[in-house]
Amino acid sequence: MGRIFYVMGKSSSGKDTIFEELINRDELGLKNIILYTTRPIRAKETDGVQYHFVDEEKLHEFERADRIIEMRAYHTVQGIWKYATVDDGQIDLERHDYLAIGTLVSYEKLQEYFGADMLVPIYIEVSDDNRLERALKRERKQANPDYEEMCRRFLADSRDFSEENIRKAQIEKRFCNDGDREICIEEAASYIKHIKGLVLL
Ligand SMILES: Nc1ncnc2c1ncn2[C@@H]1O[C@H](COP(=O)(O)OP(=O)(O)OP(=O)(O)O)[C@@H](O)[C@H]1O
Repeated sequence: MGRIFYVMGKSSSGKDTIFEELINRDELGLKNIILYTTRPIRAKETDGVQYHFVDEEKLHEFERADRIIEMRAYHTVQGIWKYATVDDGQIDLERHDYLAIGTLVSYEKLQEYFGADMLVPIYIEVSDDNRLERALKRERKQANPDYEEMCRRFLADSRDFSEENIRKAQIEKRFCNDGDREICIEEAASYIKHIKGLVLL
């Protein structure tokens, strides 16, 4: 029986970077779950690779068929963009393990849908001090830095991933990314192998 390893963490905790490393490690044998989004496709993106790019009507269709596992909407300067995990047949836990990335709320929705035992949280933790520094460093490199949005996300994620919410979601293990990123990646990779029964920790 396969599992869904679910990467989570506050903004600038390094989850995207760690996700990319883990999904590309063949020895872990993890498949990606492609989300659906109403956000417009960007240059260099391919439909069905980063996301399935769809319109609102397609999401309504999935909704009517009761196939939406979780859906979130983000209010951006370009309008409302929706992202959804859809039970479209791509997730076959009889045959595969998956690596996904998302919020604490989406993690809980997947737990409800597939059963708590099917989900394994990979919670990435970084001190606020380092997190703010990395966020600022990343934002400075943007063509049009948006420091207000950066601060909003920093504070929103501190609330979303409060100790109380982490406890409620029954997340016990934490992967510290304050130091060398490679060490954090190795720890997460060993843990995944251990859960899959490939190695003893
Ligand atoms: N261990 C580390 N040491 C130093 N910098 C790191 C480390 N891990 C990640 N970073 C850097 O921190 C920044 C944030 O990382 P990343 O974009 O992966 O975070 P994220 O959690 O996905 O953030 P967001 O949710 O805001 O997109 C990036 O510039 C990344 O290169």
